[in-house]
Amino acid sequence: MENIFYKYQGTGNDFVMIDNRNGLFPKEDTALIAKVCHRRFGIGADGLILLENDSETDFRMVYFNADGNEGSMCGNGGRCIVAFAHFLNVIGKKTVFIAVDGLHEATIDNNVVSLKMMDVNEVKEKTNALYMNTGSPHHVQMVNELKSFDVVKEGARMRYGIYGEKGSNINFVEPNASGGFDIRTYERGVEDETLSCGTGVTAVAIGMYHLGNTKEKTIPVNALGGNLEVSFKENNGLYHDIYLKGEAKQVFKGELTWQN
Ligand SMILES: N[C@@H](CCC[C@H](N)C(=O)O)C(=O)O
Repeated sequence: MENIFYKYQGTGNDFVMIDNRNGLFPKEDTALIAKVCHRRFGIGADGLILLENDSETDFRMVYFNADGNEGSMCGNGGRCIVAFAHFLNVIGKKTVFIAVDGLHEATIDNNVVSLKMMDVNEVKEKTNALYMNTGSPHHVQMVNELKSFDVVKEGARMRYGIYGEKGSNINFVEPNASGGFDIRTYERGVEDETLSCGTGVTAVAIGMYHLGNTKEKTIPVNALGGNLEVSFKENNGLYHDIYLKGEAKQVFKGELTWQN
């Protein structure tokens, strides 16, 4: 069958997922991808992800933000595509795949995906904030009263204001009563707050350790759409063996009925 799509969500970060092993999806059609992701004129999603063949790994992940442009690494999308590859029988319970930021190892067990993220070699200290690349660029800033914080207004202002045209994803974080951290993220390319951002959650866990706000190297981070866990090792400010773990679920299947 042609034009079949699946919808996945990982802690509320939602993606249209397409098996593009036949290479037929028109991935240069930015307007089509944006329309597919549009929440009123399309299916509605934070991004669209293609699963493609790769000669050296189990598959290739190609990720587009909701604006139709190819994005940098998506941690929740990475977890969701592992669940999708498992569903398609492309992989068993373990995989190595390639994404825009390089190789990723992952395991899946009962919808829970643990995804190895790229190493973080530098955490930049800014005024009242940190900045790092966890596969995607992330600004991490602590705030009081995160629940009522205006993430969309402040995130949009800082995304361009501090980081220029290319911008950055903007994360706001507050310690919670369970010893972990609560996070809310303004996502570049979605240009809105999303319910969860995996590379952002990873940046927050590393950032809180870097600042000495926790001594733990396995850190629960709660997003609006669900809870994730980040674990890592650290040597002299270099972070490696970083894993992002949490649920990733298929929520429905459908057929694209328009071309553009
Ligand atoms: N939701 C993603 C982050 C996607 C990348 C980002 N929007 C960008 O291109 O900057 C995640 O789960 O990591």
